[in-house]
Amino acid sequence: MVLDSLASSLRETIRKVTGSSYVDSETIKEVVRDVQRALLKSDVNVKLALQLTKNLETRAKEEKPPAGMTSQDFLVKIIYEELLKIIGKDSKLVLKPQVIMLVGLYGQGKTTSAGKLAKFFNKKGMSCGLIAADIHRAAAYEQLDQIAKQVGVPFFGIKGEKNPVKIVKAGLKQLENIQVKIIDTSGRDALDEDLISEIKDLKQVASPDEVLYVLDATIGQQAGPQARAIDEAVGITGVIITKMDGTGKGGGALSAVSEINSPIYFIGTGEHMDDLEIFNGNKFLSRLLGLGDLETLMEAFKDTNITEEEAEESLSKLMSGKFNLMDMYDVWEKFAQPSIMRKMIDSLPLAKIPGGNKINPNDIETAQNKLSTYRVIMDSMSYKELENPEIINSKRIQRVAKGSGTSEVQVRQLLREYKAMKDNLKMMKGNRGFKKLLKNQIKSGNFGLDESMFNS
Ligand SMILES: Nc1nc2c(ncn2[C@@H]2O[C@H](COP(=O)(O)OP(=O)(O)OP(=O)(O)O)[C@@H](O)[C@H]2O)c(=O)[nH]1
Repeated sequence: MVLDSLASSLRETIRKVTGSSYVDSETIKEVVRDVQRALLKSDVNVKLALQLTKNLETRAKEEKPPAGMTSQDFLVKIIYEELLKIIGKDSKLVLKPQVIMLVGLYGQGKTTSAGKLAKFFNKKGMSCGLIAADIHRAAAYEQLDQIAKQVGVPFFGIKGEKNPVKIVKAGLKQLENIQVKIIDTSGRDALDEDLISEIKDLKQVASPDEVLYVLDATIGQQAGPQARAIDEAVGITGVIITKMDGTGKGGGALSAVSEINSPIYFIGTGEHMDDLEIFNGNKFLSRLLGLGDLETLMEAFKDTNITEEEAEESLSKLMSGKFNLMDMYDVWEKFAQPSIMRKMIDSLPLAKIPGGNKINPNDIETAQNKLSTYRVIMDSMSYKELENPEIINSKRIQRVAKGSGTSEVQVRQLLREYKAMKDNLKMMKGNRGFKKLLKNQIKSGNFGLDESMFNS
């Protein structure tokens, strides 16, 4: 996937920080150097990389961790927050009748993304139509017509017409009863004045609600100035980063997005019409840093006005069994404090507590001890093992037990409980009642524990 090299370098840095016994100026210097190297290696532009690491260094030196947070975790939090700034703020396309104009360089994926967007709106129950205003590339008309048929939406174009303004004017008229009209414009090299003036004219005639810049994730450094040129010409309101399933470094695309300071609405993850994902910066970055989706889930669900849809989307991800030991670690981390545990047990109909509904203090004590042992064990596991527990064989169990000063029995017990939790969630997938219950708990910021937590 794109940004893989950035991900692995940053995970290594985070691992170093969480594994260090204290944070001093040396640690900070090393982290800043690591992050800077990782960003530059993945093609993030120098100015942006230096700005980010300067902020990181200043904050790490001047800010104090909040009560209850270790300096290591606080440093990871600062790294996360500074990276989130270049990933960009979250924003969503509003589901309302609108005109969307797609702009971007040659071959970035505009036409394909036009089809993906049409399918996205269709799935939301909105009528959508495509207008072929790309008069430069041979067969662009046929390609968009083909895509419109594939997605099942109306298409408008004028074969052989060389004036895109005429096409757009007629197209908007023809599709006036369609809620969402998407205009696919010609690919362009931003520094080409004629083409810039063409999209200015198109914007004039279409007065689009959204001008989306379509950008190939594998594009290099030249992306920044070109994105800026288009933004200055027509004002970009959002970005679609395509080909995130590719193998490029990805830093050039991130630099371009940061340069025009526009939100990323979607990412393209393949050539098919379904390969379009709503972009969520927190989730994207958490996954990139291997902090697990669950971490994002908990962050996101603290905000109670999470829509049904988002809860549903995250829930099915969770119940598809795609969460790993890291996610489980996050859950346990989050709920390890007795106060939170007490609150959750009192409010959670889900946890079948041994001995009926009441819970006595030493049960919490037991759970507490178990969690701290598990934390120690997991801290001795490699990222790869946390991410794919399935690779943990007896040799690794031996090493982890030894490294964590625990026994192989305890390591095996942890792996058994992880598997049970994963199977439970997967097994309950079809159970609507459980799903509804869990979704409500997630939305209210609680997350179901199972009884194994409370067995000694
Ligand atoms: N792997 C992958 N391929 C993509 C994605 N989006 C688009 N493509 C492919 O990229 C190529 C170019 O896509 P187009 O949609 O034709 O690009 P365009 O921006 O319309 O090109 P111009 O009209 O020349 O400006 C096609 O082969 C697409 O299938 C994506 O998210 N992932």
